Amino acid sequence: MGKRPISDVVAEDDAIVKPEFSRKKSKKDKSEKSRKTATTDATEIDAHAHPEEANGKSVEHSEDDEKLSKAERKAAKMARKEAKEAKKAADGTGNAELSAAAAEQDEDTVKAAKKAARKAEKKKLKDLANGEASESAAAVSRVEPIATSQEPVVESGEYQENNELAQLPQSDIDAFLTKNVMTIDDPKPAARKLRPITNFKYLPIEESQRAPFAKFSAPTPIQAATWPFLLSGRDMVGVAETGSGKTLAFGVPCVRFISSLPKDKRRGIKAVIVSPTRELAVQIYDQLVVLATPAGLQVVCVYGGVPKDPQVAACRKAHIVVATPGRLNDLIGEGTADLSKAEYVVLDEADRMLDKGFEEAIRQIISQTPKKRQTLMFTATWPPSVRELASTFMNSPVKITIGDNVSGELRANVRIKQLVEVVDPRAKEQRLLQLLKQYQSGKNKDDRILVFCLYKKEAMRIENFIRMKGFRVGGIHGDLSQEKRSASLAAFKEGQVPLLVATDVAARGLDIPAVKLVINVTFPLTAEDYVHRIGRTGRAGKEGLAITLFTEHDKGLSGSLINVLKAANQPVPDDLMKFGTTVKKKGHDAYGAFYKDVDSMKQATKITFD
Ligand SMILES: Nc1ncnc2c1ncn2[C@@H]1O[C@H](COP(=O)(O)OP(=O)(O)OP(=O)(O)O)[C@@H](O)[C@H]1O
Repeated sequence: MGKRPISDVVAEDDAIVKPEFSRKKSKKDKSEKSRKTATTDATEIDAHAHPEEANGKSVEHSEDDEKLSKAERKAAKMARKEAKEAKKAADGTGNAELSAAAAEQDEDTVKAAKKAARKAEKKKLKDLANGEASESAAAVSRVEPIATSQEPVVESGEYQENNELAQLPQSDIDAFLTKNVMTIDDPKPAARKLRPITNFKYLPIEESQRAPFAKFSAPTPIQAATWPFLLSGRDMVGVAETGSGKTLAFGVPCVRFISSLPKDKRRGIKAVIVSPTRELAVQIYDQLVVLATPAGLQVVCVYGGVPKDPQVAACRKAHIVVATPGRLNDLIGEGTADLSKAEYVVLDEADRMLDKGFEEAIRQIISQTPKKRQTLMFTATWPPSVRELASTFMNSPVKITIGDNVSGELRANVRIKQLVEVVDPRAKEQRLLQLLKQYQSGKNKDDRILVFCLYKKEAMRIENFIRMKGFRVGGIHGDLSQEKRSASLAAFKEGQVPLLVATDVAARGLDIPAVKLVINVTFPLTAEDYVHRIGRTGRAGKEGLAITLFTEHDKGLSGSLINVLKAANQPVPDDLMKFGTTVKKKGHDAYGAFYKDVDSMKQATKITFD
């Protein structure tokens, strides 16, 4: 199998490794092969339906199984298998290379992972011995809308619920929950239900810190639902559509946590927020500064491609560090960033951060933080391949999902109109030109359009092509200096240059005002990346449009794309159906892969903003 050098592949920040792959422009078989490589071990074993076969051996049965129902036995089997695989991964039998690297660089983390896996296995076996269903079965029963009980709400941990919120009629709370389809999966439910913080005035913060919310009418659903739990100190997985305000969801409790500490305990880095790209780190930093400054807290942004010294100096005074993993580990290694007091840890775009390329760097960062910490993971996409790994970093996390998506299926923002055109690979540039002429002419000539390519060289070529045709265009990808990347993004954000050609370095998190249209010239490596790319439009309750040019080279991803389209009630072209509906799910190296067929029953749910 021919492999491309990493440098040819779309670079995420700080040169974190992406899976190597090859995809020759016109040879469809090679293209297919490369998709497989890129999606890391995408096997066609239905490991969910037949875990024993996927394992290559029978799963052992304990005597306790006799007491369980068939469904419970199945769940128990899955749980044991998961625990075994987690242990195997931590032991290094699942992935020697990963483990060797981990052992060399981060012995403590490996030990901690082993301990966590042993603990998880013991707990599951104990549950079984008690005649209870396994964790996976229990999870189903735990999933419930929040705060539907009639009981008055009380504080949990340090969080004291606002009196006015506590006095609201239950019917108001129920109406909010129903409208926004919130789901909570809490492995250790509080004695009383926590009500969502449906109004900024219910936030337990100083008046002087409320100014940042003046421009918003109400918290978004993910903010309302997560804040009570985060203010109570709970670990959290928060899943909500792109552009739904997740930054403030983790940012507000971050500032509240530090500012509520006694002054002598506030010194040093108390919180660390990790992001996959430099531009996203800067954007999170900007939002955190607005929240932290009125509280008298300092924030620093640490990312590669720019001089270290100012960052090192700022780290000495900072309470909150927003960082990309490479540069942060660099500073940790030199002893200039001390995370030993960082008790609030956030992985934004968490599934990406736990992906193969970043996993080791994240382990290193987390191993520097105290054991007693609050760990948060936020994302719009939460594939099964990262969930087990995520749990090794957290302590009984609450999982909050917004939208009718209890199992965490891949969902796009339903306010984005998605059009997919199946085209001949050689016709892509001409079609792109037609689209630009159509959507950026007359009174729309200044409309912002974001064009995504897969490769850095492709992005350069497309940018030049568009410029030659007379459009004002900029570019952003890993081969550009940080200065150029920042300048292109700023010009696009400010509207001086209405067209930006980007690789997936711009796919996640970037909040660019009023992007009218996203065009995918080449489909990304995963359907998750597709959901994030198109999520650059239709933000904060607005409508958006995404047009995707899909070719036979992308057919390995047709099933996943069809699922995303159907779940959002979007049209599925017949030409796309012809490529097949099988979904090859990406598997984590340590935790395997599986596939399932398209679910034609999926329904969309609209999340509304007040
Ligand atoms: N309560 C609110 N009401 C209205 N708009 C809000 C609210 N909170 C945040 N926003 C705005 O919504 C936009 C999107 O927020 P943010 O970037 O945090 O989304 P996100 O969920 O992190 O998106 P992504 O998944 O793409 O990273 C921002 O412009 C932000 O200012």
